[in-house]
Amino acid sequence: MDDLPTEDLSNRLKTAVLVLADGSVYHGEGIGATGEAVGEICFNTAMTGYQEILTDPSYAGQIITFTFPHIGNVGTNREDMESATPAARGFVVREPVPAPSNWRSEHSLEDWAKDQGLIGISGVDTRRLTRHIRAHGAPNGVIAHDRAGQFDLPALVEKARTWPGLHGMELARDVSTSTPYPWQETLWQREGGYGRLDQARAHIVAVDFGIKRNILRNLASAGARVTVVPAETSFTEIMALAPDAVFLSNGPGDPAATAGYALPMIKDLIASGLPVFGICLGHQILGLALGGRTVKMQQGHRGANHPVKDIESGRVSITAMNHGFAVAKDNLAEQGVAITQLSLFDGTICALKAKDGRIFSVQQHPEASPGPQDNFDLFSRFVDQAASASQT
Ligand SMILES: NC(=O)CC[C@H](N)C(=O)O
Repeated sequence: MDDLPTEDLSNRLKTAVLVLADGSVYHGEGIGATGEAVGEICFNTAMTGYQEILTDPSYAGQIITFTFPHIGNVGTNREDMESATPAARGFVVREPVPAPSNWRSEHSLEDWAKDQGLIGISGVDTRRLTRHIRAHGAPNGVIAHDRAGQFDLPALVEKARTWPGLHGMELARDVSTSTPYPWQETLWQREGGYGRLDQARAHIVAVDFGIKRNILRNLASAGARVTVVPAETSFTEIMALAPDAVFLSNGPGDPAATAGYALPMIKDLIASGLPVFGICLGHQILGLALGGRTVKMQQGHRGANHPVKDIESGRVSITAMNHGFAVAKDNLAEQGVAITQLSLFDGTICALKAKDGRIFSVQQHPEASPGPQDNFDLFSRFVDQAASASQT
């Protein structure tokens, strides 16, 4: 482990452990459901929006370490769910969960997590854990929560060691919808909450690899009627719905694994002449379909303040991110694909464009939830394209 001083947390209850595959053990206090959860330990630096993060389906297979210490302070509610159930396998926090204080709160994080079958651990030196991830990459690990504090540590280490890891793992099918459904809910507003689209100017088919609801709300607020379809929908089935444009969603796992079945559909879409927009996993699979390659990152990008530079305009926007894979730079130019945005943190690819902008994608999450709304305009740009495609 890193050579850092650790705080004495021994006065806390020891009802949970976080065990990493390298054998290191963090003791703490259990939150929510009891039992064991195995996954990749990543970290997210956002200071708000823990409920949206925990319910973002892209986190399937992962245990989230929150670097912000006060997690649970605004409670939870029914409105801030990004999917029907949390996809993350568990979460790690520094401070004990406090009593919620917010006018929108309905349940404490503790009660909500119990209800959702989600396991958490508090009292962990999250700064130390984060530095470990930064230095050595995201490890596999197990959280165990037992009210009697009985843990078989060697068995937990073994469980972490034998978990295959996210590299090569297909998870989109697990979190995707099983049947198509329509979406018309628009963005939340202080007065009136969520709204409803009444006059659509385009029809978009959204392929659900683990879609966040705020993406759908942004599309609806920009004037699109949306039909959400399962991850394994074929090109022919999509075309039977007569879309004006097709959206490829965010989602969990290794994009190369999901590309295993989604590539033929996306290649046909590219050839079809329809506008196509991809976010995060959708961006990565689009990159693969355009002839690129994806790689696993050392620590990934997860937070709400990631600066991204648009190469053409020079404009810098602050973005929400959540990804552990990225499109590699090597061979895109030969395929006629332009890199349009770069991360100002590490220079990785943040956006792609092909076919004169008819096909475009971003690595960040322009829908925020949580995070800055600097890139909300991407949704109206896409719906504009869809609307003009529908008139021709
Ligand atoms: N948010 C996402 O769509 C994540 C994409 C992919 N699973 C990654 O970790 O890079």
